[in-house]
Amino acid sequence: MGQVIDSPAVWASNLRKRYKRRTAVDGVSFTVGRGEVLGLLGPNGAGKTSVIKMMLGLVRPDAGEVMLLGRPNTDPRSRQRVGYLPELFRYQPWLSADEVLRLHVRLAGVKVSGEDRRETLALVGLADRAGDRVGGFSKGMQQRLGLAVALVAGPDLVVLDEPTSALDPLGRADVRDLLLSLKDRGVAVLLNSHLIGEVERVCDRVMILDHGRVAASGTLAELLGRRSLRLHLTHVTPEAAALLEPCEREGDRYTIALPDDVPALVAGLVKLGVGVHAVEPARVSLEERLLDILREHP
Ligand SMILES: Nc1ncnc2c1ncn2[C@@H]1O[C@H](COP(=O)(O)OP(=O)(O)OP(=O)(O)O)[C@@H](O)[C@H]1O
Repeated sequence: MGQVIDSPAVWASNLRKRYKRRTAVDGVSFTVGRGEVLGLLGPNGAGKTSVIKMMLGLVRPDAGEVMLLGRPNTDPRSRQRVGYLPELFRYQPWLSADEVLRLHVRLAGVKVSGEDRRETLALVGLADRAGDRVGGFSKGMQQRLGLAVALVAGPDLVVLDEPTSALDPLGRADVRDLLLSLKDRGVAVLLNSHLIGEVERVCDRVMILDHGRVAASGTLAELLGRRSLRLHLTHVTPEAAALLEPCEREGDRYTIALPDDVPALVAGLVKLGVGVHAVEPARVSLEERLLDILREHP
């Protein structure tokens, strides 16, 4: 149907937005590959929701261009295969969950069978609430319904703005599994979440926004750097210390770059009479890295 399949799911170039004298977004460019999960992180007011809204054509940018699934986002067809869960969602309280889904697929102009709607509700844990009025739903159940709305038409790109803010820990774990299964099916996901652990677990790449600009972006490996090895050692002779160079030391705790052969290193230390009390692989967490990046960002 003329859609360019090998184009990225999202291509956004130099997006800018001012609200009166406040610059909300200041030259943000990014792509989301097909089947890729991109995490959007940043402090309150960094511009994340504004970027998402401009990307989806819900807010007009002052500058910049966006292609969604190979089409300019100004073309209404570009959004047909995009599912969106807004940050602030409110569904018609007088409708049942199934009616909300029916309404949304009708508005999107797509055909979805009753069976597919039931399956989508089951996917978000609302199988037995399909006929219940949304007005009586808890916040978390409304958020689950929002996810169902985003997923019901089998999109190629899913944009989730804080999808788990109202969910209990089990619900969050469900959403994580859901995101991983979308990824397996080649669906691209843009995930805006303050839950860094969640982003760290499911995202292939992360973009960190601060004051409307990209403070950092890259794969987790690029952002977090090399893994390291922490050792708790006593009786370290100068000869043994040479095996650990270069290292960072705090008392008996040594941190070195993760060697290719950890058992060989430990055997070497033991042979030299070193007391090896603990050996654990470590990596700076995304949370620590995020805080560092935000502190360093002008
Ligand atoms: N409709 C609007 N009118 C005026 N200012 C706005 C509007 N929408 C956003 N802003 C401003 O733009 C900036 C970015 O807001 P945005 O909602 O994009 O941030 P965010 O990163 O999504 O924040 P949060 O993590 O709190 O959701 C803020 O300073 C906000 O006050």
